[in-house]
Amino acid sequence: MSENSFDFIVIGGGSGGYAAARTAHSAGLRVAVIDGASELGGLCILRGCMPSKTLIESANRQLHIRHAAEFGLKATSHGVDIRAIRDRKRTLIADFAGYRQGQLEDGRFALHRGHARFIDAHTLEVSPRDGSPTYQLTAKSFCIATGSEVFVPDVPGLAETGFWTSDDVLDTDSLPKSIAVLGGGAIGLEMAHYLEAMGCAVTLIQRNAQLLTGLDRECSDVIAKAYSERGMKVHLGTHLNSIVAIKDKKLIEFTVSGHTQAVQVDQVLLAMGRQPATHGLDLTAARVSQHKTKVVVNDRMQTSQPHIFAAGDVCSPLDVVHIAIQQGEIAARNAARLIRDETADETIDYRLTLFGVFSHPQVAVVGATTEKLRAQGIPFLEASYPFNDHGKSMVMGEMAGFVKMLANKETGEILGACVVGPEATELIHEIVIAMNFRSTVQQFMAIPHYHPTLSEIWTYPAEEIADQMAE
Ligand SMILES: Cc1cc2nc3c(=O)[nH]c(=O)nc-3n(C[C@H](O)[C@H](O)[C@H](O)COP(=O)(O)OP(=O)(O)OC[C@H]3O[C@@H](n4cnc5c(N)ncnc54)[C@H](O)[C@@H]3O)c2cc1C
Ligand SMILES: NC(=O)c1ccc[n+]([C@@H]2O[C@H](COP(=O)([O-])OP(=O)(O)OC[C@H]3O[C@@H](n4cnc5c(N)ncnc54)[C@H](O)[C@@H]3O)[C@@H](O)[C@H]2O)c1
Repeated sequence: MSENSFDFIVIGGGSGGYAAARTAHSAGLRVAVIDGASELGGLCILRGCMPSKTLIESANRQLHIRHAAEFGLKATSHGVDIRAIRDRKRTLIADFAGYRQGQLEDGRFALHRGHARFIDAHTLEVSPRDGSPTYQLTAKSFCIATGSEVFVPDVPGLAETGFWTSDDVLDTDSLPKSIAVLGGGAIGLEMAHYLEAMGCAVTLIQRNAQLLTGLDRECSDVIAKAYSERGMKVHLGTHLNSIVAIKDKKLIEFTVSGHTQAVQVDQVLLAMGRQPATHGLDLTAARVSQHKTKVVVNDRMQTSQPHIFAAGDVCSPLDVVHIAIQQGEIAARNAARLIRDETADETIDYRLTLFGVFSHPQVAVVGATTEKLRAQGIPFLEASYPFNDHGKSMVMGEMAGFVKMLANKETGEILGACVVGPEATELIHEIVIAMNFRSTVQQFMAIPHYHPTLSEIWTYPAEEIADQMAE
């Protein structure tokens, strides 16, 4: 094998790509990773999960200070130091990114720092970052893991007036006095939480009739109420008409139920989704099919070219890290099977798909939702329990929200759950484990739960479903 030819080339060294590369190396393949970014680490480490959660920790502490009197404590916030928050984030992220860079450079893979594009289904052209001449690499198999980029919709005036994305919030050392958050998905809600806690006047404008499109409506209702109570203006079911600059302000005009409204703000945060990053890859040269910009894959992570796999945001039904990693690992193992002339038959199972939002209160879901089970015609029972009637959450003063469990009506097997409330993104894992072992509500109830904990709240819906089954 020449030095420019490999068993497996991964394009993109983020969460999905790194998982694919290390798995392929462990399977004995000769692997190359190509990444075109100025900084190695991928979205999660550099501009996604980790930096946003660092900022959100500051927001959470600010809310604790606000509510100190409720706990008999005399604490007052004397303001916020956005530069210090940003610097703390930079220090942590440099550490995480350095670790990932070390993993990519530890000699297991040939690392190519440049932009890749397909010449044909077995050949890539690499344009090195340092401006040196392009060169070609060939491989028996590939994994496209190029991630995603901010989606900029065609709203009149948006491009002309300018806007912030999550990247700007993460790296700014000063915040505007007022901001309109466009989009009520995970990014919109997490950023709104941070920005409001830091003192910005937040207006949230969401197109859908609920926040977090696709989740149960009750989850949206809890967040919308909590955010409104914090003084945020939450507009649902909107249509954005236009954005115009008026001196150094931005005037956003939108329609809700046929009524036109307007809000004037200092800044706009665009959080209306992300789209797969495929431009410049020349997927048509490799005859890899796309649906709009998304790379189409089967459940073995194969594209329309069986030896070209994909993983992560570029192809995923849900842009989250644990899925990107799982997809990358499956892609690599299937590629190794193909190279050994075996069948690439490992499939991905989205049954335990998790989704968590670090808003306040937090939201987390696993498995099926009420809507999905109804649509699939699966007979099910469901039960909820509110945090305002649960001892530990009352003690914590965190009473907004509820837990909900869904189970098969005949067998009692837990099919899904959601939490809106304190530590939701931690609490959900108990149900993931139960679902992994296909636990029934009856088996779940037999598991001891320490008292008083947030976790024991799960026993109430489990018991209620068991009672419903016994009727
Ligand atoms: C603000 C924010 C917060 C988030 N928070 C969470 C969270 O809390 N939990 C969670 O699970 N998910 C979160 N996500 C989503 C998560 O970050 C992504 O799902 C995940 O990082 C995607 O990984 P990936 O490997 O698909 O892509 P990436 O990590 O983006 O990696 C793609 C890599 O490909 C490279 N590349 C692209 N094109 C080329 C090319 N042609 N040639 C060479 N290299 C190329 C890029 O330089 C990049 O390094 C968040 C996202 C954002 C934006
Ligand atoms: N905690 C997490 O796991 C986490 C955090 C942040 C981001 N992410 C991932 O990043 C991706 C991008 O997040 P996102 O929140 O930008 O996208 P998203 O697609 O989740 O949400 C975008 C929201 O914007 C709304 N919207 C779209 N067009 C609009 C318009 N014209 N006017 C008003 N609202 C409009 C949509 O109704 C939708 O609810 C998501 O897929 C998510 O999985 C995950």
